[in-house]
Amino acid sequence: MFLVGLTGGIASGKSTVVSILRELGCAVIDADVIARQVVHSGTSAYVHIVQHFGNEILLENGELDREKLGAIIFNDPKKRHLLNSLVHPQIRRVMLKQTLWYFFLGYKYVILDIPLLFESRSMIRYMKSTVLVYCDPQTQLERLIRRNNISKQEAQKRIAAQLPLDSKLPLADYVIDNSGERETARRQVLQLHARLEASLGYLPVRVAAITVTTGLIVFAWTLLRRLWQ
Ligand SMILES: Nc1ncnc2c1ncn2[C@@H]1O[C@H](COP(=O)(O)OP(=O)(O)OP(=O)(O)O)[C@@H](O)[C@H]1O
Repeated sequence: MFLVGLTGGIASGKSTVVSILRELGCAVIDADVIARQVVHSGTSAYVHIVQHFGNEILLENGELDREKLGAIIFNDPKKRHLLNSLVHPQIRRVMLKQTLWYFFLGYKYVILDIPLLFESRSMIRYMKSTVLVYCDPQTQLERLIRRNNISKQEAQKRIAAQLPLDSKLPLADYVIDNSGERETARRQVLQLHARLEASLGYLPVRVAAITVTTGLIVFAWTLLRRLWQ
């Protein structure tokens, strides 16, 4: 098995690309979904966040007010670092569990959808390859305004909080240019899928797993025979 990191920018089209990859039968793990799950009320990350940030970051129903928390950490690097240190280990743990599950199901590769893969950098070393879902800055701005129904200024602020998509281009192994029609993006995804399917990158881990499993079975068998004799 090998890991493929899929990333992009806000409203660049990651979800659109992921839904095509899922249609094609790919295993995809969504870091954003996990990030929401691990801070549900009652989880250990939730308890620690409330301890550090206080009850004022809670909604009436007891869940975290993500907007409020986002606004707090946006201008305060120390608090952002603290929040990341509480949440990231939990996200990585769930991602590892899901990856192992797909491995046991026999998938050759798993796609990890990580919006800030190039910003946080901590996960890049685990990826065999990276995919950037790109779209040109003007299109990105227009799509964000339309999808979120926000002002141009607000959209520009949100885009500016991430690395510009152009600066991520040289960092990626594959680029899906989603600046045009959906159909054009779809064709590129089909090409990417064909290349991933043809890759033999999954073999080293699979051979290692088979070798270890065979070794354990032989060891257990030898041990049992000795005990019976
Ligand atoms: N090729 C396209 N043509 C027209 N609209 C598109 C295209 N691709 C995506 N969109 C639209 O642009 C918006 C952003 O796309 P999408 O939600 O896939 O981006 P994203 O990268 O997952 O965003 P985020 O990370 O902010 O959630 C959506 O409203 C989507 O329907």
